[in-house]
Amino acid sequence: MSFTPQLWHAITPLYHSITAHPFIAELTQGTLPQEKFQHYIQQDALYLADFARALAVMAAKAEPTAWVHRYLRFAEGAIVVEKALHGSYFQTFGISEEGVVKSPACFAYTNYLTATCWQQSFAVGVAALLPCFWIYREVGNFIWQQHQPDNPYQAWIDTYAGEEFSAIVDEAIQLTDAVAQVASPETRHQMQEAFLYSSRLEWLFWDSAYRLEQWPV
Ligand SMILES: Cc1ncc(C[n+]2csc(CCO)c2C)c(N)n1
Repeated sequence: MSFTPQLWHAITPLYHSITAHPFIAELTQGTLPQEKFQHYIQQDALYLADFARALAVMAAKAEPTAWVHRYLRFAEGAIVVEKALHGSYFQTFGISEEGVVKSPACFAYTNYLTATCWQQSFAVGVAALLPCFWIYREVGNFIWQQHQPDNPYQAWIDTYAGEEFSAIVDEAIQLTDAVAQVASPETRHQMQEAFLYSSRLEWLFWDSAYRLEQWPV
């Protein structure tokens, strides 16, 4: 069995916790309160800025050059595609970025990715970044299959359920398998750990938006 199916197998219960989460259930129905979606979008804008930088760090570390190009394209995709989506949502829902600081969950996730991509090996960074791609595709498809008419969040759903995004996710998965194939057992273990931590943080990110999470102190 190649490596990435094992990764997905390990997070299957966690993935089901995500699809069963009220944030995703209500997003699917189009009944998610606007303030919760606003919280999510504001935090995601902050997340994406750091995520793009983490991808750029990976581009700098990548070998061979073809992989430098891939990570640069991922980074560019994170900036261009996501900014466009956020741009439209910021307008549609009258959201402002002013005075917004990272929530505890966003802070934890962005710092985890930044530290991992800078400090750990390329292979471990690859695994830490993979849930951001893979979980979003699966969640996007999951929601899309239960299509509800007049969902105010349809543009968000379409972005992650589209074929274009799916092709990017396939690239990220294939690259992870290629890296794992030549990695030591110790590195593969670290990759599994990193994939699991990021997956937990994906759950936490949605949960924090649902709770309108703020710093308690
Ligand atoms: C918390 C959080 N995690 C993952 C994504 C998904 N995502 C963001 S950028 C990118 C790659 C290129 O578009 C992907 C898959 C998100 N938006 N927010």
